[in-house]
Amino acid sequence: MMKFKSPPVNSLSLDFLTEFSISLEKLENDRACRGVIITSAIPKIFSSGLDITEMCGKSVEHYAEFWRAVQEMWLRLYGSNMVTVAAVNGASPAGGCLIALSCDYRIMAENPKFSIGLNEAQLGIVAPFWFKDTFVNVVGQRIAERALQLGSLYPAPEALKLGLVDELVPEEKLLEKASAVMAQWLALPDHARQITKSMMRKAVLDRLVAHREEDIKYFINFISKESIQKSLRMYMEMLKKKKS
Ligand SMILES: CCCCC/C=C\C/C=C\C/C=C/C(=O)SCCNC(=O)CCNC(=O)[C@H](O)C(C)(C)COP(=O)(O)OP(=O)(O)OC[C@H]1O[C@@H](n2cnc3c(N)ncnc32)[C@H](O)[C@@H]1OP(=O)(O)O
Repeated sequence: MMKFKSPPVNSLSLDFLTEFSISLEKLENDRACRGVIITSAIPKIFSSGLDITEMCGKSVEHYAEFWRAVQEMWLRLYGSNMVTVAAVNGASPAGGCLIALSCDYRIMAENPKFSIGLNEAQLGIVAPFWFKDTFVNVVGQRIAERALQLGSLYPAPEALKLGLVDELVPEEKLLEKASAVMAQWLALPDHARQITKSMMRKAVLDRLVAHREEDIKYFINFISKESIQKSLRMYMEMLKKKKS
């Protein structure tokens, strides 16, 4: 089990992403480890998504390093040979949602206050093509088109209806259920499951691998625009004001 613990809200900073990728690599190379449950140690928060401060007012070199780390994390998780189960025990916007979507199975706590989705459009930014591809592979084109254009965050019951998560359980039963699902998936021979998983995900993974440098350039160009920087600053101010 991997438990995110980066207070206050498990934002995906460069350090967090690097550590996450290294942990995934270690587990992947450990022949005794056939599956991983991903959850959070922070109450009410699975992950608040990419750390916005990493995308504000930094150098081009920093943006490149950060984006490479985001790509690396996704390539490792989406392309993992292990069985991956997300036990979503709190809010899961944007990059948090991407992590859940990249797993093989998603179980969410049945709390309508917890929401999940790719809300980038609400921040004035655009979900990259591989976030979009991952989303489409889970919910299909029509639901993805609407959800991404509106930047919708769905409360747990709605997320279940759309197929964004596979099931809801009472929060106290989340890890028990995740373990049961893991046992069910691990009961199959690894090689058949792994080849099937790879077949289903290969095209989407290959697309990023083939365009990785181009994608970094797009990101830098996009995020460096003054209009985008302004949107992100306003969004951060809004988050801070919400408290007072
Ligand atoms: C065409 C070419 C396209 C190329 C691609 C280009 C660009 C795309 C780039 C990126 C894609 C982006 C992906 C993302 O993941 S962006 C992040 C989106 N995340 C969010 O919108 C979530 C924002 N946060 C919240 O909604 C809430 O914080 C919460 C998670 C619901 C928790 O609420 P709670 O009330 O419990 O906490 P606070 O809101 O008080 O937050 C505490 C503290 O944390 C700070 N914070 C929250 N989220 C983030 C974040 N994502 N990054 C950095 N910091 C965050 C918040 O400001 C508070 O700080 P404070 O100092 O006030 O304590």
